[in-house]
Amino acid sequence: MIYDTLINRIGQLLLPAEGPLKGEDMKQLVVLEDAAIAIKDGKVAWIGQNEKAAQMEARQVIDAMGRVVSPGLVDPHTHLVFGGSREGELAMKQAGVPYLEILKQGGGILSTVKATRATSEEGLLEKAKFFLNRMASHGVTTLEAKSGYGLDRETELKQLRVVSRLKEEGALDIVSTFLGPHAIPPEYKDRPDEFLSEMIGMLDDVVRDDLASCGDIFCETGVFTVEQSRRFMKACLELGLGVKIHADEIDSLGGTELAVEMGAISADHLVAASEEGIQALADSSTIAVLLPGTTFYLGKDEYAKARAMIDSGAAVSLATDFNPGSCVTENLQMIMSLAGLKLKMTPEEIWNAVTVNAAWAIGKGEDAGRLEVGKDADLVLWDVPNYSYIPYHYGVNHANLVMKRGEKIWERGDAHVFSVPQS
Ligand SMILES: N=CN[C@@H](CCC(=O)O)C(=O)O
Ligand SMILES: [Zn+2]
Repeated sequence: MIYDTLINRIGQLLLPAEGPLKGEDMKQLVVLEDAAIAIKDGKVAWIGQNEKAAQMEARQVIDAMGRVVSPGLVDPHTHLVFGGSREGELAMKQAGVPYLEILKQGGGILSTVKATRATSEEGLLEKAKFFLNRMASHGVTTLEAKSGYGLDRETELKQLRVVSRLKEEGALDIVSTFLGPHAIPPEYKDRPDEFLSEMIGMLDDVVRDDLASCGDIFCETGVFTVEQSRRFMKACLELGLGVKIHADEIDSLGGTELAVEMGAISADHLVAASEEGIQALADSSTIAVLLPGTTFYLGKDEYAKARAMIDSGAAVSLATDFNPGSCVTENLQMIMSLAGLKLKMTPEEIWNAVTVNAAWAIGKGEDAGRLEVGKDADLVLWDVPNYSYIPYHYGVNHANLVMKRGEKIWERGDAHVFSVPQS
């Protein structure tokens, strides 16, 4: 057989196990040293020791020169599509005005809502493509994208259509989530239940036009209560949508417990999750999506209790939460560093959290986040000597080459100039 691509002389080939990986299992990361991988028709066709690859024929041979190869990263929580930006809020943040107070004053999410309503579908599409390209350049090959900056039928649908168009273009795999109940818009101030009814009323259209596979809600003080969140999630489930929830980000309201009760695919944020909530997660199939970049960016000292979650048996994943207000980065590698430093996760747990578990957190566990013969050849060649190096050396882009279904979608221009740092 003549392969399309052979990547040889791989120092470490990361092969996360079948997931979702819970608790102790998150510590296991299969690493094949001195490895090679062959690709045919966009799929992984062979994985093995480098010496066995010597006789193999391929149209293109990539010499990894001892570098690390991993599955393409999966970012399971992003707010990819939005208008405007919020750098103007920095002074308020510096003055210590809390996130929920900025929202209460009509800023924060609501300022992005204004900008998103005012931006055309084409404008949103172009902007999202720019961010998407930057995500890919940092090693992401699959992601989730939420709506939630429309808070009215027209703009929510506009956001969802943008995601559909990005999906059709097919550069990256995107899972679309409807986050209509992300905040209460000014026109429904003090009438959250009526607004929620309006968003629930949109679900038929979302499902009919296949615009999203999950529904999501921001369950938080001053936004939606646990009871309102339950009502929304039930409506989603009745129509066959999966459910996710922004839960216990700032106050411990019981959103984590609700996620488990509703069989949510993921519960996200969880900084203030209670002990009971953490135990419930551990006993469930709901994946915890932790967003340490948000805690960092909001200037908080208390991070989600990843150790308690993993040690009690939960499945944990990591995401950027890329959005214009509470975490403005497309760089999932930076989040891997924060997970090491602030969440006290081990390198093995971190890699499992941004690959196999992240894929399960968006319903893509069968397709993404792993390298296995027959699966899509979504992979990253990293300019690092070992896999622990990425969480360690923070704030830069370590990707050398990113492949989606066997095609190069991003390559570092100066790759030939520098040699790999040796540890
Ligand atoms: N917390 C709620 N929603 C987003 C932030 C959105 C924004 O501030 O624009 C989040 O997940 O962090
Ligand atoms: Zn979010």
